[in-house]
Amino acid sequence: MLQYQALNEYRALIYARKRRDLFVEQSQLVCREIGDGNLNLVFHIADQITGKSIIMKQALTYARVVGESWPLTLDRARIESQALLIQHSICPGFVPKVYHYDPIMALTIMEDLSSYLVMRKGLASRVQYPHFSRHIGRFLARTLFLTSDFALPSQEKKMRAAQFMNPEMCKISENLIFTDPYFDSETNRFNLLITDAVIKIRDNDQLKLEVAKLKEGFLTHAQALIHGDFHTGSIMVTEEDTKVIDPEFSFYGPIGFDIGVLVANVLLSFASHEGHTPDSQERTNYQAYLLSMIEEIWSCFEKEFRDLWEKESKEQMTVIPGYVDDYLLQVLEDTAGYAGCEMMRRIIGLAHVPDLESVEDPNLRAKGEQLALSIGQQLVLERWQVQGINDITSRVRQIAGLGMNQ
Ligand SMILES: Nc1ncnc2c1ncn2[C@@H]1O[C@H](COP(=O)(O)OP(=O)(O)O)[C@@H](O)[C@H]1O
Ligand SMILES: CSC[C@H]1O[C@H](OP(=O)(O)O)[C@H](O)[C@@H]1O
Repeated sequence: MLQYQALNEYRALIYARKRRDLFVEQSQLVCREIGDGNLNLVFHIADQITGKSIIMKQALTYARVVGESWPLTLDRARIESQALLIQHSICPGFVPKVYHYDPIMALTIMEDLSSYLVMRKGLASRVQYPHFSRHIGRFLARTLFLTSDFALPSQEKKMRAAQFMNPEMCKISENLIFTDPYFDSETNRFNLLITDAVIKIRDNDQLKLEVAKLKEGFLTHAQALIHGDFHTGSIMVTEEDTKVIDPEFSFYGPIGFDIGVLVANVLLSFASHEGHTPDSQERTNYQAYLLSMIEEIWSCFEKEFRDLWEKESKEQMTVIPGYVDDYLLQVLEDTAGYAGCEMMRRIIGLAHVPDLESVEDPNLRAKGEQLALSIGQQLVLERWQVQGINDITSRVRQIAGLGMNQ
């Protein structure tokens, strides 16, 4: 193709058929559009004869969730395919393999993970994933440490930061996560039953001051190549395996943002079970599991990060006693703060999460949403007091009214 053209199922199939490296001439291809995200088209294409299948993801010139009135850069497809390649080289097996990237069509052809489940859905069905925390802690530590100034020569890191300047996508996060929810913005929407809580948040100058500081960190703190949208819809899982998808928001940003967004989305699932799981024993058991998952993600991340710091650092100053402890404490504070911001924006901003949206009874949904807002505010306001991950999970237990042994 010489010119960008948005695909439909038929055109995607024709495009795939021409790729002789993927399919032979006799292939009998079938194509389905399976995208469920806010931004892009995702086609599943399979050869009915061999069973071979691929995913073709194409960026639209606008945000799918809003329509053509919200134009959006096609460069996000480049960012996504290049980030996937880097993540694959640093942490092989944790992202789908990239088979082909077409800059004109803004599309990436990648490994089909249809045998995996989007993590968010698994958590909604109260599935437990025995290896998930270890996998994702490792992925976070490796992708974040090995793209940072600790592992790359400073000039190379700056070149990478330039390669991953992602101003339009960052602007979306700046607005949707750190700004709009705190004003009467027309992009906001929320359950009318929580209006009082939303007004209190908008009137809380102390909270908004802390959000403003976190926003500044997001704007300026180019610590590592972060995924940039690391929620449970960007992770696909089986009981045995874990894959990370959709890094189109990648840029050089604060490490705690990725960890915080993940923690927030696990906590949004936690809150959603107020509506989804009426049996209180079943609910508290699963909520306890989710909190232990957060603790394990952090401890696996921390262990791996310390290990890389000791063995892979190229920065002379990392030998200074106490530096790594100080650094990780600051990442943990950021994690708490960014988790809080992500939780609040998913309740009162533009982009909600299916975890809570699928609670049909608005009163029950409001219960989960109020809980998420309370946790979110406390995480932002109290992040300075956090010394270890257990300080976060015990605070959540307290807010949710769970006993310490739950
Ligand atoms: N490599 C893949 N294999 C299988 N399904 C995928 C793959 N990538 C995406 N999907 C499916 O498409 C959906 C949307 O993909 P995603 O990358 O999150 O799109 P968006 O950028 O629009 O959010 C995912 O929730 C998942 O169901
Ligand atoms: C108009 S973009 C809203 C929202 O969508 C993105 O998520 P995803 O691509 O996973 O659907 C991102 O979280 C943005 O903030």
